[in-house]
Amino acid sequence: MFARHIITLPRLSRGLATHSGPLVSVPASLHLKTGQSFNGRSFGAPKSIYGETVFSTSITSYTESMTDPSYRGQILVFTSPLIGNYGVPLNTAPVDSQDVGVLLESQRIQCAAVIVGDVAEKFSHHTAVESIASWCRRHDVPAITGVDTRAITRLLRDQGTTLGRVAVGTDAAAPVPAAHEFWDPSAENLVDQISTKEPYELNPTGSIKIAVLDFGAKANILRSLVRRDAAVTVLPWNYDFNSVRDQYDGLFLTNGPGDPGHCMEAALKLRTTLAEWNKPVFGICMGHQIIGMAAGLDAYRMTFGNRGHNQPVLALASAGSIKAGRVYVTSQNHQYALKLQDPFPQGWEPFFINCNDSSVEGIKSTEDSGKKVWGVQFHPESAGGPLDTIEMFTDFVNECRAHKYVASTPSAPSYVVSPMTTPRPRVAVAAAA
Ligand SMILES: NC(=O)CC[C@H](N)C(=O)O
Repeated sequence: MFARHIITLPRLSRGLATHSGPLVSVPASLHLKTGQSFNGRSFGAPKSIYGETVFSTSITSYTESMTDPSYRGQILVFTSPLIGNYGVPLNTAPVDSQDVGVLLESQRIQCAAVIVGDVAEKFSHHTAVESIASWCRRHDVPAITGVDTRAITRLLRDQGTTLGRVAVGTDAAAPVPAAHEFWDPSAENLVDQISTKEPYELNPTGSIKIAVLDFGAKANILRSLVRRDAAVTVLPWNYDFNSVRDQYDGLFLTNGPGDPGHCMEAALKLRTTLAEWNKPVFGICMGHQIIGMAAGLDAYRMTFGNRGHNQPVLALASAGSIKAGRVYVTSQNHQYALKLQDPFPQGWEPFFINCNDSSVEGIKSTEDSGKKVWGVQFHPESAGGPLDTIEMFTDFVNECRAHKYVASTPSAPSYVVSPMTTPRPRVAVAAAA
């Protein structure tokens, strides 16, 4: 059923003016490699695709989720029964030195397809310019409505993330593909496909210099750094950071799609960085997995991963704004996780643990290691989701500031020490600001 019961307020609804008209009824099916099929109606691009079928329990921010590059190659099933009721905004932001040029998480829809129980044909929001249906069609992304997403989710929860095919139009009536025909996105290095090919800078006049290794960065990660007055240089995922590291006050590793095993090259380079460079390093999701692999931990594929905006994590250690013993509600989108091992590699400790499934949600360098390195499996930048851990960006930027190299004193390297931060013994402190 379409959401005809949605009440819109025409005076407030700029979006209705550009509403793309009622959906025509084109059949569409989701076929799983494990043999099950779900028949509904198409509301997106009239084409069929293969992908990896995953579910997200988020109840809002479908626009941010669908533009998250970590969903590349995935057929995204929303468990929330009604999707699309606030439409889609214009995905542009003023391009200036303070922002990253998009309103959403990247320039386009990144997931391979979306599956919803009930698409909202009418939408209403003061920023909306089009419906989710017209957005999907413009981006050539197929989409299905009118299927039992609860049944799909229960299957995926039991059998795990499953390869699938979205078959649209005449393809929906065609025989289900043979098992060997299902394409497995995790067999490919998706990071290499999405990462920037050339380095670029944001906010070049910022007061500290942070290098970002781009595994498929969500825009809000870059925004969260720029808005804390960092000059950000975004580098390809496998860039030789060690050859330029002296120019930076900190290193950040972003989220990204697919199996972290394809990025071992980055983990090995990072191992050298961590051994020879004492500045702050922070990683989110794929970035956290790369830090873990550099530290000597293994990453494994979870049954159905964690995707949603209400994942509780328990802090096991205190650092900056994070207090040991507290539970934080977090935004997540991942299929892989670091293996909990006992003992942890020397110089490392678990930082967070997931309260639902006990998976590793964060690691950090130990206090006595002399390092400032953190990785978190969840998304502190939370676009969308709760902002419980957003101050981790402030913590990171403050640490970078504390390690900032002052170039005006070439003979004796000196570091500006933030009053918020206790200088550590291994850092030569020439001047305190
Ligand atoms: N959001 C992410 O960075 C996800 C990391 C990795 N692709 C995973 O699925 O676990």
